Amino acid sequence: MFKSVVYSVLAASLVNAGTIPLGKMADIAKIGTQEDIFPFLGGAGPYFSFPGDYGISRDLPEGCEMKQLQMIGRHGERYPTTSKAKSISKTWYKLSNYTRQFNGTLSFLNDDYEFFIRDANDLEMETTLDNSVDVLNPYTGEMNAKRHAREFLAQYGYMLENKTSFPVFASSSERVHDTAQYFIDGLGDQFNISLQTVSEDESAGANTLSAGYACPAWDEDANDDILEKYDTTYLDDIAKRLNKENKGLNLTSTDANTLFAWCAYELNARGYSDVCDIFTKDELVRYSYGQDLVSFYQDGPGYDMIKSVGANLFNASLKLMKQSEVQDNKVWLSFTHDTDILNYLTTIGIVDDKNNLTAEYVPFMGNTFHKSWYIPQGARVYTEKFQCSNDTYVRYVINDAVVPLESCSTGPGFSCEIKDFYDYAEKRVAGTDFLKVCNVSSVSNVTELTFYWDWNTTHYNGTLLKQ
Ligand SMILES: Cc1ncc(C[n+]2csc(CCOP(=O)(O)OP(=O)(O)O)c2C)c(N)n1
Repeated sequence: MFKSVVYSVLAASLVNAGTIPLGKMADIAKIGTQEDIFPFLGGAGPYFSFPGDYGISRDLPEGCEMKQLQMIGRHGERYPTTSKAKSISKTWYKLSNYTRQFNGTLSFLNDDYEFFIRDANDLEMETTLDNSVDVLNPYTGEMNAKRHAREFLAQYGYMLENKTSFPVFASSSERVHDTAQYFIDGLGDQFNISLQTVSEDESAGANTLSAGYACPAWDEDANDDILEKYDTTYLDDIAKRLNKENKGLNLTSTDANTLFAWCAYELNARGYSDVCDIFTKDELVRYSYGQDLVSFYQDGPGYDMIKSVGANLFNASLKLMKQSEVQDNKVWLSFTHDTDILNYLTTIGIVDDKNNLTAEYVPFMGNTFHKSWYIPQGARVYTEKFQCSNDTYVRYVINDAVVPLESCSTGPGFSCEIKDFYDYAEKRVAGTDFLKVCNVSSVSNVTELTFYWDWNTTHYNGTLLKQ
């Protein structure tokens, strides 16, 4: 199985590059051996299916008919952002200027290590077969989106049988747009798809897939008093260990923190990373929980304004759902950023908002919020609306797993009966006010999300941004 993946990646890159790519044999042995750590990288590393799968079948329950399908996806595996690349390069600069032999887990640097960021033009962008450091990289954003498209066809292809022309929506970040295009390419040329690029500039206001960018009132530091309580001595320990093994090396705890991001993005770009082997399993758990905390208190249930931010998209989702009988289009596919998806899941209430995460220690009992489980690279959240006899139901599928709503799951396949769902949803959005809470009017006078309804006449063609 693994060999065939490797060979098909190799064959494809031969076709694309037009030259014979040269890989080292050692790479074949390393690729595929680090998948256990993907869940500990805060969603920066390659895609993996939701580990909290309850075992509920993804199949449409017996005797039911799918009425509408919505999908909100994150772009796929990518290179670091410009700002993250700056910190990684700083740490690389220290390591590359070290003149002695490396010892311990840094020994791999003695063997002609090639830094994984080779071209500044790759920053912020998807990893692809062409721009991968190793020709055998199985974790490119490009292939992830294409594979997702094939899986989508296998699971829901019947929804498109009589409807080969439809729109796909992407926010105007270049990596998001590129992911949508790879997904479209993966569907194959029997479809006539119109890619709608919806501006994520703040001036788009409410008419956006990325409400976060139209939310000037959002404050990254709002919950810093909680976040700074998290014990980060594990980072000092990593730096001390590496400095002790390598006399004269002056890595700091900031470098140690950066190495986790290095590990994640190198996996996306190369297919494996020797940097990932620097950490003990306990350190990975501590880092991972640190990422969960930041995410929970900046873009999840721990920040009271987030329910309002996510309501912009959730209200649109509800409106589409209520129109399923009259809408010609039955499948709504959209791509955006991780934070936007988490905002949306927070409003839905499918991530736990009863237990605020503690920064005092790493909790285990009852802790279900793991950032990487919800929003890894290539994350995908499906909303299924289906009818069984005379009743209609809704359920969510997150990263390949059916995830029931805690208080509404008595329908077939642990779905929520539609009237109960609408009551539930009404309570979730009660009191939310995206425009007011975010102070949208200070950056835009657009007060409504309309692209799902006016795409055919407006044709969205937002300028692509590297953000
Ligand atoms: C509610 C909210 N408003 C504004 C921001 C600011 N902000 C930081 S990153 C980002 C977009 C996502 O970027 P990135 O973390 O690079 O995610 P990716 O593209 O990898 O999914 C936004 C809108 C935010 N995180 N949350």
